[in-house]
Amino acid sequence: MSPSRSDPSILIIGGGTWGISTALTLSRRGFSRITVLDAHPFPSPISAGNDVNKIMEEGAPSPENTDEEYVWNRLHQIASKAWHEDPVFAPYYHETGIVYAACSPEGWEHVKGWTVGREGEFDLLEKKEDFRRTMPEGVLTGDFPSWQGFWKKSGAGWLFARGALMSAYKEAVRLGVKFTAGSPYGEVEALLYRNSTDSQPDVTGARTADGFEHIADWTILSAGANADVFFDFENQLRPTAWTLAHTPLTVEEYTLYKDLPVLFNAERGFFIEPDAEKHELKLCDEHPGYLNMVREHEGEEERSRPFARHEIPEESEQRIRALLQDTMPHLAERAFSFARICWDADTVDRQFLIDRHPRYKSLVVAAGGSGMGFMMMPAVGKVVADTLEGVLEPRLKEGFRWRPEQAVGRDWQSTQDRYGADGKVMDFSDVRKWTHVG
Ligand SMILES: Cc1cc2nc3c(=O)[nH]c(=O)nc-3n(C[C@H](O)[C@H](O)[C@H](O)COP(=O)(O)OP(=O)(O)OC[C@H]3O[C@@H](n4cnc5c(N)ncnc54)[C@H](O)[C@@H]3O)c2cc1C
Repeated sequence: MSPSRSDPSILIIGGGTWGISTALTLSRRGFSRITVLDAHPFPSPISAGNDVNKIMEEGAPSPENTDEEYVWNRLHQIASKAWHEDPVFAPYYHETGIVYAACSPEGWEHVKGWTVGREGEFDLLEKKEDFRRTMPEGVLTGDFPSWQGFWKKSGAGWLFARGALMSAYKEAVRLGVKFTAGSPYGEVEALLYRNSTDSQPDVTGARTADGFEHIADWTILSAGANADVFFDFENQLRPTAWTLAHTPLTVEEYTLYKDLPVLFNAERGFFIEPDAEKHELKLCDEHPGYLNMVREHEGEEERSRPFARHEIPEESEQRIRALLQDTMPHLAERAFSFARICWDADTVDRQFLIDRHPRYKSLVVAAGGSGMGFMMMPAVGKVVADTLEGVLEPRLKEGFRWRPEQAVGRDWQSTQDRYGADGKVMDFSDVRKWTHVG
């Protein structure tokens, strides 16, 4: 924080997973002039974190870690502590364990890589009986054709995502954070710049769709996959969508399905136990993602642009049903009660992008969840607050730095170490049929 300003005004653009955690952390540190703008009422229907559940994996750095491993493991360590101990977050972590799996030799090599150096934490699963034993009898009735896997019984599980968002929101409001949510008052259309010749260019706030100019000492841009829409990230972000659907369970099924480990196949998809409110089982097919490449202005390069839709491509529905056929064929034909596409932003190295902008000194960017940003929610709040205060530990600062050099000539079609579907990044413009849900 600038020494002359003990309590600067802070504008947070996007009150989703990272924005809300940042608001909470800063308010806990005593900052009292925080405003969050969001285009939608809380919790935003387009927030990637507004979901029944998300996978959680614990971790901690070790002395042998490379810098890259250190950054990731240190983040895990900070987040794990919060999910266990912080009263705002702890009630939402269910440490039920996780089953990792793959079907092809290539996929299996990939999954085995996750166990290197900590083989003792995993039980090998080779036959369908091994997989079936990971859950109560009657849940996994499938044949698991060509599946191989590992079962990690502790230090992983799932998070009640929407519950954690609401909890952080309520605490932030209690501590005095102001929210302006919904269009037009909370919907940011543009950042505001100071460009006079006698001073350094800088960001001074944001303009919302009602024309209001929100001026602040600091601006934090945490608008998820949409951050790239109104600020030039120099190709560091690729808005990418994944797909999810819910299938309803009976009360008896719900009782049987309680406290299940997460089942994640890196090529087929995953599911987590049903949610307590609606008794629905969330299902995701695994794939390198969908883009929506559009050319917004003549002569410009095409960019992927997020849009909202409460349906999924029919091909995605088929993949989800194939996952069910392998694992729980008794559910494979059941109609879905909900479906949506869900956007996140991929960086080139899939490491988060959290830094003060090199040119606009009052702008902090916090984006690039890269499909793994929910479990790190409490840690990201701390990292963003440390970045704003200029006290972030050096190895994390280096890992999360503004790094456009990585994105020069970026291959938008890169799978970025993801498997599933046909092993290719897909585009919504090629989708001919969408599911009809409900
Ligand atoms: C299908 C799917 C499954 C996932 N599973 C997992 C998982 O199991 N575990 C895990 O750790 N991570 C998972 N992730 C990743 C995780 O959800 C994201 O990395 C994380 O939620 C990103 O947080 P965010 O704050 O950057 O974005 P968001 O949570 O999307 O927040 C962005 C916010 O910006 C707001 N906004 C957008 N435009 C504007 C505007 N113009 N003005 C004002 N506000 C605006 C939105 O309304 C939203 O509230 C998954 C992601 C997807 C898509």
